[in-house]
Amino acid sequence: MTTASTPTRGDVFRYEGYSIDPARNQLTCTYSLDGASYAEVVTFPGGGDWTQPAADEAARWVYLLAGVSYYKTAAPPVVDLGDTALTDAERGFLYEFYVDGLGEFAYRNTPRLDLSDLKIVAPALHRTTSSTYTPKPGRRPLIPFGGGVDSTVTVELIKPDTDDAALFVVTRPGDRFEAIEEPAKVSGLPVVRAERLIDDKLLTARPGQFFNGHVPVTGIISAITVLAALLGGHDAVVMSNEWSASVGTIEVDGRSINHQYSKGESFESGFRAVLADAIGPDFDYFSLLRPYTELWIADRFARLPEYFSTFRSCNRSFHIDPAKRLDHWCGHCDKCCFIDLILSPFLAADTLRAVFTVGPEPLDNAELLPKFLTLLGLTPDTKPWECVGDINECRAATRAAATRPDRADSPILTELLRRLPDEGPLDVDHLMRPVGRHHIPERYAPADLLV
Ligand SMILES: CC(=O)N[C@H]1[C@@H](OP(=O)(O)OP(=O)(O)OC[C@H]2O[C@@H](n3ccc(=O)[nH]c3=O)[C@H](O)[C@@H]2O)O[C@H](CO)[C@@H](O)[C@@H]1O[C@H](C)C(=O)N[C@@H](C)C(=O)N[C@@H](CCC(=O)O)C(=O)O
Ligand SMILES: Nc1ncnc2c1ncn2[C@@H]1O[C@H](COP(=O)(O)OP(=O)(O)OP(=O)(O)O)[C@@H](O)[C@H]1O
Repeated sequence: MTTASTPTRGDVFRYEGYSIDPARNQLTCTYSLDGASYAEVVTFPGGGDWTQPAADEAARWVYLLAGVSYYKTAAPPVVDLGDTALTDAERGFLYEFYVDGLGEFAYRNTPRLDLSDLKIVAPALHRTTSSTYTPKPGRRPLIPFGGGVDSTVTVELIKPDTDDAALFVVTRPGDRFEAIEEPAKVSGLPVVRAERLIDDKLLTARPGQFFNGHVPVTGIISAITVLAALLGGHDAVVMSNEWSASVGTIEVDGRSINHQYSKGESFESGFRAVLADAIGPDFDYFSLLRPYTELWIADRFARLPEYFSTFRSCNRSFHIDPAKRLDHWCGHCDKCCFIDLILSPFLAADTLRAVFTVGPEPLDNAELLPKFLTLLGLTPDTKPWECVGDINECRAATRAAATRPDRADSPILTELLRRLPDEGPLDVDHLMRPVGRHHIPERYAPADLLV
């Protein structure tokens, strides 16, 4: 039965338009859904050349991808782009962004939603030339920085081989995530910023007023970063999305549903293709960590002690509302458990314990055994809906950590080892080499990819 607090599906989500105000360095994107209107405003305080046609192309991609947040309020079967025309490839990419990017949202909604018959209505675009973008000379990457293990490793890997690298951080206007700012300072790199104002109607909705759920936020951040990069003359946006981000969370009716869809390879290659078509070949969007496992990344991170007291991967530090935000690792979510486990083969136990400043380290907290069992695929539960590695990575980390003398008396590791099947998971050595395909251009390739 439908009640006042149960949202229902709408009819049509409309892209109403986007406008650029160069004087304010501001992009405004407007949408509507069955009469309700929404606006998202993104400001680029660093400014740049808004007159170049490539900036307009990038703004168009922010407009196209940021729509998912508002679409999901009532998830109608039709997305109408008005007079915004799309090439066939762009239409295919946008469809995938909606259907796969909102896959978790649709699957976890009660009742479950099926978005697969989504219709994208838009005039056809037959592009004959791209708005060729020419970066300033040199290797000048813009690196989105989330303050966690992944982007820290990217920064330290790439820094020595660049001419003028910068971090990129998205926040609400005037706001700062302490969990990003502190490790950003340690990097010593300058920070380029964008201020993203999500429509307040989303953030102040009554419970049950809208559908709600996960959005492919990395895709939206990626598009915002590309626009900032073009404004600043950068030659590349370098993401920190690892190999296992492409591994789905659950398979339903032969379709993979991935919490990390827009951190995956499919999004990366699709976005690269539409960008190359729109702005030409002299700009790159790629993930430096794409061919690497979480173990490889953890091993690299363990060699960066200067970040140990400031890095933060726990997502409780990243709520938009500062009142909901934690100023420390929560110590009990799936992400805290995963990061603790994956670093445990490589960091001294006392060093890792010191990261969790409030409450015990997850591996010392017996109540968290069920979460570790799920990470290792030893319960019927699906992989958590979080940014965590795959089962083999977690099993290999467990085996490796358990051999450390300073973890010898860990009840959780002992119990995990006892329950692990004898055969099966790859050992650490196999996971310490590059695996899988990547799009890293030669000028940015780490040494082990060039041999
Ligand atoms: C911090 C967090 O985990 N947030 C998720 C949480 O939302 P909550 O209400 O607790 O906090 P807020 O993030 O402040 O969101 C407030 C509302 O705004 C909506 N919203 C936010 C950003 C956006 O771009 N569009 C939006 O519509 C949001 O839905 C809230 O209603 O639960 C929500 C519902 O499941 C999640 O949507 C929130 O996730 C954030 C978008 C977020 O930033 N999450 C990242 C930590 C995250 O999940 N990263 C993934 C990236 C995967 C990908 O494909 O991009 C990862 O690292 O694996
Ligand atoms: N507020 C933000 N501004 C800019 N980029 C961000 C922001 N939040 C996340 N990112 C980027 O999005 C991508 C995915 O984020 P993710 O949380 O996986 O990375 P991380 O914080 O580096 O590592 P960890 O997995 O340890 O949290 C990374 O490239 C990250 O740098």
